[in-house]
Amino acid sequence: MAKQAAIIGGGVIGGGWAARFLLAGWDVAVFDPDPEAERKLSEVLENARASLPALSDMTMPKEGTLRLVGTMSEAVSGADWIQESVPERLELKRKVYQQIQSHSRPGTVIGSSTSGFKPSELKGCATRPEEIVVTHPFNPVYLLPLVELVPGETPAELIESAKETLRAIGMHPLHVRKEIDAHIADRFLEAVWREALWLVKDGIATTEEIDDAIRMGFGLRWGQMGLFETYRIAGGEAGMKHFLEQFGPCLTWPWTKLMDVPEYNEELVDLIAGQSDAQSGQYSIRELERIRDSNLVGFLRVLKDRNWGAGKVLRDHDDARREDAVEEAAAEAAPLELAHLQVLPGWIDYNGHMTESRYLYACSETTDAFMRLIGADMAYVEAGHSYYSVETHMMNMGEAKLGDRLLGTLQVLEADAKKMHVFVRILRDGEAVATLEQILVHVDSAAGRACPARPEIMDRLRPIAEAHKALPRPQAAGRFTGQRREK
Ligand SMILES: NC(=O)C1=CN([C@@H]2O[C@H](COP(=O)(O)OP(=O)(O)OC[C@H]3O[C@@H](n4cnc5c(N)ncnc54)[C@H](O)[C@@H]3O)[C@@H](O)[C@H]2O)C=CC1
Ligand SMILES: C[N+](C)(C)CC(=O)CC(=O)[O-]
Repeated sequence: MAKQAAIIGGGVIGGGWAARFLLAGWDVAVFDPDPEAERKLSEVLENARASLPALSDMTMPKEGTLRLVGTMSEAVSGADWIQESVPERLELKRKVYQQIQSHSRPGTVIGSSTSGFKPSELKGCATRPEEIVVTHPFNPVYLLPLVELVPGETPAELIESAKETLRAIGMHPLHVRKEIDAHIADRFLEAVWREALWLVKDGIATTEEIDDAIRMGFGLRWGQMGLFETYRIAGGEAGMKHFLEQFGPCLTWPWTKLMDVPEYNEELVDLIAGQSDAQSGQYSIRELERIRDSNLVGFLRVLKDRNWGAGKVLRDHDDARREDAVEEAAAEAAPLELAHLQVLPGWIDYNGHMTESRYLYACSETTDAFMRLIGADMAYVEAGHSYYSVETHMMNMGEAKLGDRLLGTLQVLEADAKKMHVFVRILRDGEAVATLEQILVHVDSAAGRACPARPEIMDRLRPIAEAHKALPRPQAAGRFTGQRREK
């Protein structure tokens, strides 16, 4: 039976959590008194469905079911994880925990999304304070892996089980060992935010100039190496020591105003909101979310290819899910949904649609994802084995256009220890824009000749190939070039 998550407060962050759990296969109950909650949740979920699967090279788990419930007790009774994401007001959060704990199963973790409160503040007069931990995520929760885990009076086993749950839904729990206002990451965000408010208030820079200062430069560095690793390199060959010697003293120069906060008043709000409207008002918030999400997917995919930073979290998650994904794939006779792509500007040719090589690329991404699913991944390749394609027949049936979202599915036609015969469909809204029939041979790459796949690969490939025998053979399989097309 699927695990159950209760989400209390289904706004920006609660909606993101709901999507994260649902797409990881959990059943989710959301309690939120907002009459608009259902619409808002469905919009967040739509964004998540369009982006998160693109980070996975395994088949995704079967999506859980979503229930919007009318009472707190319906949401939390029977829940295996409770995530509180109500507005950042201490009294409200404390009241909510009392309500939760009068209906929840003892021993269930109650994660709070709070950006700044400490567990010792949150517990108030909770009946079971040890269950309350901070699990502070980052927006969009369904794409960014970081979650700051700040335990309160929580026993070690409950902390470990909380970490296990967070990893199972694809997140990276950062254990904050000592509680502190605003945890670790929000302290940085607040510091940068304060400096930015000063720069706008003092008329030094606009919101757009500040965003450019981040996104054209150090923001890109931070996203892949963080602060210390980046500055270690900036110290040249002498590394961090030289960097500190050179730039340490400047901390006492007037390079920062961090201890000083600009007065929060209507004038400041109007100044910043006005500049932000001028900068980005041509987009709706939903449009901005989609732009943000597809940029993040692009970054994260690159980091995943390099097995670096947040990309390593994605790889580890795939590895941890491999056996379940193979089992799920073998349990159902259906083509495997393996690659999620979006047609990018550089993929468009002089005919105004996706260029020929990108159709093949989309198919290769699908077969590569299948290889990773059965364990023929980079480690396997580095150990001297791989699959090489020896015959390929591709058909083009539709014109993929800029921005189209494509899904690559794969059906195994035949497989034995030395070769696989597969059929790939590239779908847009369920209709094939291209198909590919391919034979791949298992090789000993050093010797440069075919050889049987290792037993652990066959243990995964065989049950999937067996399940796919029940699928109808695609009409296009076995076609010769130029053969008349059936209507
Ligand atoms: N927005 C952000 O960037 C981030 C926010 N957070 C934290 O997440 C929490 C929620 O923030 P947002 O989602 O941004 O706020 P939000 O205003 O978008 O959502 C809060 C939701 O809680 C609902 N709510 C109010 N009272 C409730 C109750 N008694 N029971 C159930 N639901 C109730 C509201 O109807 C609303 O839908 C806060 O603690 C915030 O600090 C954490 C990370 C990032
Ligand atoms: C501004 N904020 C404090 C609500 C930010 C966060 O809590 C994390 C984020 O997603 O930036």
